[in-house]
Amino acid sequence: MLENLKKEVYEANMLLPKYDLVTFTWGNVSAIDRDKGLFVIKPSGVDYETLTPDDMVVVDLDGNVVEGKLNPSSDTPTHTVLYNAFPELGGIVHTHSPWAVSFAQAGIDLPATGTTHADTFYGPVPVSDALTQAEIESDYEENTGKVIVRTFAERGIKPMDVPAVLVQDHGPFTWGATAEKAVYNAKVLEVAAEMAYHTMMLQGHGDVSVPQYLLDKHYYRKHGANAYYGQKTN
Ligand SMILES: O=C(CO)[C@@H](O)[C@@H](O)COP(=O)(O)O
Repeated sequence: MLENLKKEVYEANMLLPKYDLVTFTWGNVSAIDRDKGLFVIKPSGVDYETLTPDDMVVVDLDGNVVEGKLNPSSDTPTHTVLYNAFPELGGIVHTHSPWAVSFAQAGIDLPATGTTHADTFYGPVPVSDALTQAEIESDYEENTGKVIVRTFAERGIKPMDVPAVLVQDHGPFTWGATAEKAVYNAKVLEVAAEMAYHTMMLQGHGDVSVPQYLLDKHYYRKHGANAYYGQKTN
């Protein structure tokens, strides 16, 4: 079942070590077939060196395993909540990439410090609300998804304008139209977080965000009807 999607999800997972985004097994990628209402996700705790497309697990939008011989990622309930809440999502990534995690642990939104950030994220990447003790002690991974959705709703952020979040005290989730695009966004987030850290240290005071007109220019040269970056594909 969903053999092509399993291959796609396997290949996207293998991009995480390639792009230096994971330590040990601390990350996962999934992608969804919206027509079938099923998504494919990495199994939990399996070394990237031994992973195969056949190890991928198929899950429905209630979070039930439909096919697979291995346990799905421990973060499957978070992915399930995000796919249900944000219908535009085709793929989701979670990592513990250190620069993004540093902002999550500090509880500081990742500011749009320059065009590297603005090319991909239309504004700051938010830190989520912290999970309460009750949320952590009950359905933790499901509540992690809910707190992400709540944060975007409270702050009026559209998920495809800023396809990333920093879960307070935990780390980044990114997403996109496909699994590969979600991995791309995870790498941009990590690079932008490292640059932002150095920018903040060097500048040493006050706001390091670019002005709105530069954010607009760089985001919309790559997104929407008037985008002109790159090559025409047809
Ligand atoms: O957050 C964590 C661990 O703290 C997990 O996301 C990470 O280790 C990946 O787990 P899985 O191997 O996908 O179950």
